[in-house]
Amino acid sequence: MVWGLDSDKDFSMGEAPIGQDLQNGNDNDFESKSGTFETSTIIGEKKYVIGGTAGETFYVKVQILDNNCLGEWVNVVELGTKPISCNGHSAVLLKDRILILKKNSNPDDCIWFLEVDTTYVRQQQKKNLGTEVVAWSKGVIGNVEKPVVISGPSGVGKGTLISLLMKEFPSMFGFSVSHTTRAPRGMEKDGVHYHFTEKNVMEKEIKDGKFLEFASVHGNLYGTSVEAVELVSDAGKRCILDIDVQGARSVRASPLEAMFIFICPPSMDELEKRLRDRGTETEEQVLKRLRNAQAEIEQGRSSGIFDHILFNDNLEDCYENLKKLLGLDEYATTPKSAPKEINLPRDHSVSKIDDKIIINSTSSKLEKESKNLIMLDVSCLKGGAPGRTRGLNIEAIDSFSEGFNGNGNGPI
Ligand SMILES: Nc1nc2c(ncn2[C@@H]2O[C@H](COP(=O)(O)OP(=O)(O)O)[C@@H](O)[C@H]2O)c(=O)[nH]1
Ligand SMILES: Nc1ncnc2c1ncn2[C@@H]1O[C@H](COP(=O)(O)OP(=O)(O)O)[C@@H](O)[C@H]1O
Repeated sequence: MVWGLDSDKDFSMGEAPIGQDLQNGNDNDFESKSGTFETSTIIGEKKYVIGGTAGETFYVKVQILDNNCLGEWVNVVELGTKPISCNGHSAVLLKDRILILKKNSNPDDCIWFLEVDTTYVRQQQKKNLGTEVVAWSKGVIGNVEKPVVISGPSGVGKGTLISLLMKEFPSMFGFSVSHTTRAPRGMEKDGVHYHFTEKNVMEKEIKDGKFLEFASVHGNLYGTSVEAVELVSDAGKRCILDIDVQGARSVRASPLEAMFIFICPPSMDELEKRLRDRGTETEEQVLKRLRNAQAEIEQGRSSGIFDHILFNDNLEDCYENLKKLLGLDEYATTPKSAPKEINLPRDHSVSKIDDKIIINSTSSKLEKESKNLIMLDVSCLKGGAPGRTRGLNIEAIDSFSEGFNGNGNGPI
């Protein structure tokens, strides 16, 4: 059933039956509160008020009124990367998040999710007792291939294999540039091999929630920022992460779906030979890495974190096996479907039918005369805060042939 817009009704005390709340799309075309551009969405005993203006400035702020606390405004911790201000938005309640469609904004910046009850929010809520945690995630049309996490003991050949992959398939793969507090080696370039970072800077950014994972490895801090992965995916490339077993465990527990591959050496003697022949570590660092290697190999083979184990004995054989895992053998055909170029109308009203959001232009006469509505399908969402939310599908639908009338109400 398609529900019309009724944000002018006040469910401030949660009077409406939950079923009706779940179907309502709010729209701030009706100035829902004291002449400001805000939307309010009721979920159970809480009212989520989003947006607002200060003078001529529009901003995206989240306030939560909790009827369990005698109708008090509660402290809110907003995680993830929040949208920059916008002059108006629509809000649609989904199962565990609120879809925010910004108005009058660029096509690649208008779909956002405010997560209120996802696994990630619940995990973070445990660390922020006494406050209400929400998390922002930018919506991205279409899908990207799962990132690939490659782990293995120092000296096993991770970097060598990844370099071969990036050299043979430069348009298909992108490398997630980690942050580290260790010093650059030899020819390593800042921003290419690593973001070489001061410890206090990295610790602050970790506290600010900018990292997907981080770990202390061989006495230095290493970490993968959310943006390091998402920038590669935004470029339409498959992201490769070279991280240790601790990091792989964290990514496995995060919303980011990935393929996990562990690289094993043929023997500890061969591993030591490679590490020494590489000549990049001091004797003390070599011994520390070799001491850690045994435990890493044990973890790699028995922790259940990794989908695949590859033995890097003969480099060419191992590389061929890696390509087979990635579907790159000579028979592979990987059709690339470019995401559809359909822009949301600059001003719109919304309604919801199950997992389909119907977006109807309410702006210029020209757009109004367009007989197309936009349908945003949110039934196959992937990822989420602290990174992007992908898997959205968008279609232009002929409103007349679909039996929709002009104000967003459709077939009952
Ligand atoms: N958890 C985590 N580990 C990382 C990251 N970047 C690199 N590492 C791991 O840190 C370890 C040391 O990396 P590095 O100093 O480049 O030495 P290498 O393994 O001998 O090339 C390796 O096991 C890497 O996989 C990261 O962002 N997060
Ligand atoms: N299959 C292999 N056989 C022999 N040497 C190898 C093999 N794979 C990698 N190497 C060499 O071993 C050293 C360590 O490889 P590297 O890619 O730096 O390992 P990691 O990135 O896992 O620390 C490099 O000098 C590399 O040329």
